[in-house]
Formats: sequence, structure tokens, C-alpha cells
Amino acid sequence: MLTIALPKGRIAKETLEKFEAAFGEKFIFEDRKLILEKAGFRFLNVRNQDVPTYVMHGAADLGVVGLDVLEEKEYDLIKLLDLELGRCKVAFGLKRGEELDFNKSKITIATKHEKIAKRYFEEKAMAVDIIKLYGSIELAPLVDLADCIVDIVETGETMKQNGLEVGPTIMESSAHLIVNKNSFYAKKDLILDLKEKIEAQL
Ligand SMILES: Nc1ncnc2c1ncn2[C@@H]1O[C@H](COP(=O)(O)OP(=O)(O)OP(=O)(O)O)[C@@H](O)[C@H]1O
Ligand SMILES: O=P(O)(O)OC[C@H]1O[C@H](OP(=O)(O)OP(=O)(O)O)[C@H](O)[C@@H]1O
Repeated sequence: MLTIALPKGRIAKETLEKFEAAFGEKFIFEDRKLILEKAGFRFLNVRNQDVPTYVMHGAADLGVVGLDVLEEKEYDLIKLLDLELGRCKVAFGLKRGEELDFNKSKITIATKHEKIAKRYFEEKAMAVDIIKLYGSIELAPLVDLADCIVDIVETGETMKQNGLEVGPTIMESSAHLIVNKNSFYAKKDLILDLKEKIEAQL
């Protein structure tokens, strides 16, 4: 049996479609149930940000999560396979017509991706104030909560509709299948078989 933590929403749905194609079974969470057990798999329905936590503690053998979230958590987990889903980038959002002013004494940045933003500026030896938000990040510069933002960009439409321009990219992200190290050694054959079957669906 393999336990797999899936992030609620679109990525979980698309991942389960790949499992259906790979194993010829229908995988659907019933109503409000958070566990789906079928055909040797136990899927857990968890919050996106919590996926690496379940895998790190061994409550799930595997998980599906965006690289951006994994970078934020800084856990020592195995990245088994790029599922090529949820492709996006983590980039700056700047007020239209403004540029990142690296000479300013201190920039204030609003973001959900606190550590990624912090590392970016540490590498440039720049002092920044980071304001952690949990959503609607694009709002922050519009009401002067921050000078700019660091956020997920897919089409760029959210920034555009909120008077922001997409600035420099910090990293590219897509959903990856991640594995707990102990599980990998204890269930290596099962996990490698799963990897091969899912890879065939990409
Ligand atoms: N517009 C998008 N296009 C593609 N991928 C995205 C997009 N928005 C988010 N993602 C990817 O999906 C992941 C989950 O995004 P989402 O915004 O649903 O998470 P969240 O609000 O942080 O989750 P939760 O509130 O459950 O913790 C992101 O970390 C990113 O990897
Ligand atoms: O470039 P786009 O195609 O417009 O997509 C990017 C938007 O998608 C995500 O938001 P989400 O819908 O998850 O909302 P939240 O971050 O406010 O929770 C992200 O935080 C951006 O706001």
C-alpha cells in the first residue's frame, strides 16, 4: 500500500486522472471524505502547503506539490518525478511603469513565498522587509501595503487586471511527485513501478 498526499483542487484532479490512465481504475474522493482507498493506494486530500509536512513526517509515503511550495518548506525529500502540471513561475509584480529599484535603501515586499523572496535578496546582499500574506497578494501594492510583490504567475492576467506588470522571474515551478526518504528505501519496488507507470502518461 502506498499513501499519497494530494493538494486540494485542480492539481489533485489532474493527478488522479493520470493514476486512472496508468492503473485503469476510477479514483474519486467521495463527498467530504479526506481519504480515498483503492487498488493499493491511499490518497489523502490535504491543503497544498501541508503536502510536504505529511510526507516529511512519513504520514504519507509520497505527495504531489509545486516546486515553489517545496522550496518554501526546505525539507529533505526526494523529488521523484516532474508531473508537468501546475506550471507557473514565481516572479515579481510591480506597479505599472515602475522598476525594481535595487538602490532604494529598503524595499517592502508582500508575498506568500517568504523564504524564496528572502533568499533572492540575500544573494544580492540587499535589505528588504517581507510582509507575509496568504492570498490576494496582488492587492498589496495597490493599497501601499508593499512596494511590490513576489507571487505565482501563470498567464499574468491577475497582475494585469490589478494594474501590475510582471517583473523578473525568480524560479519556474511545476507539480512534482515527492517521496519520504524512509519510504523510498522500504517500498522501493512499489515506488519505482509507480514512477514508471505515471511517467508513461506524461
Ligand atoms: N495560476 C496558477 N497556474 C498554475 N499553477 C498554479 C497557479 N496558482 C498556483 N499554482 C500552483 O499550484 C499550487 C497551489 O496553488 P493554490 O493557490 O491553490 O495554493 P494555496 O492557496 O497556497 O493553497 P492552500 O490555501 O491550500 O494552502 C501553487 O503553489 C503553485 O505551485
Ligand atoms: O497569472 P495568472 O494566470 O493570473 O495566475 C496567477 C494567480 O493564480 C494564483 O492565485 P489563486 O487563484 O491561487 O489565488 P490566491 O493566491 O489569492 O489564493 C496566484 O497567487 C496568482 O494570483
